[in-house]
Amino acid sequence: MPTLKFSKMHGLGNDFMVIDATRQTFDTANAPIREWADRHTGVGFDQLLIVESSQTEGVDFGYRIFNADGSEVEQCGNGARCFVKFVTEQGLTDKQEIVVQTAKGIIKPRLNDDGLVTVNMGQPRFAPEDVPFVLRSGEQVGAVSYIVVKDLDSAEMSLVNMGNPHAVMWVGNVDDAPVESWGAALQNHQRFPQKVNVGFMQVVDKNHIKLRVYERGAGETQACGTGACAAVVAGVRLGAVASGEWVRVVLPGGELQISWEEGSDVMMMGPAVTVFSGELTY
Ligand SMILES: N[C@H](CCC[C@H](N)C(=O)O)C(=O)O
Repeated sequence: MPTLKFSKMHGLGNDFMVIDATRQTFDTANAPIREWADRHTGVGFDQLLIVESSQTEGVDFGYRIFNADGSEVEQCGNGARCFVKFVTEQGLTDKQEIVVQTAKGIIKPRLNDDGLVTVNMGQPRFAPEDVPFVLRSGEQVGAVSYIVVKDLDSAEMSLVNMGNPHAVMWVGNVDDAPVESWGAALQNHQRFPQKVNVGFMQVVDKNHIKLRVYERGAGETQACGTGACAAVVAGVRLGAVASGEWVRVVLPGGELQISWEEGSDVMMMGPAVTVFSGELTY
């Protein structure tokens, strides 16, 4: 039976099993990811993060992400902060800022002297085919938001791809937002062919929002980094949130700082925590 060393980490309670696949052999094809994700009989996590070597010029590491349901996905913002802390703690790099290749692009996490992590999360995309989102005939392609119908209900949603798909609903109060009903329903909605992460955003003021996220493949999490990025981008495009300034994003697990202006990369800043290291056989 192969043994595997791992670290348990989290970003504001969004938690991860992190595996160094640069110094140990790890084949995802045979890994019982859903079993390991179980919070009673496994390690317990929202996502599994895999650190890989990169042969690409200018790229320091590869970064693969699997949700608790076993689905492989394109991006994980809280995971990116844990990624740079992990490779630093493990002695895999002596750089403060690293260049990381994910399934859908390049991100640049930087470990700051104060222990917080700043990540350049790249540019958001909005075209329906990029989200992806199935347009209805007559819908305006460049719209900032779309009306999505669910059963006898409908909601206005802003759609943002941060490497992974996000739908953001602007609500009056996150505490009584329809997180479970709309979050779960949109995973099987025909207009989201690759499912979607669903954010519920309350705008406190132009530099402060509250957010809850029902994550694709994991359910509601304590925090979602790409979800926080998507919410600020949606808020800026709706004219409700400050453009080009740090915006406080308060999630159930804590606070991130996000900044974005039209045409630029999204910047995210927040903590990353190592909880314990472990070893298992499988
Ligand atoms: N559930 C997401 C992946 C993890 C994103 C989240 N944990 C973050 O911090 O960005 C998806 O299926 O696209």
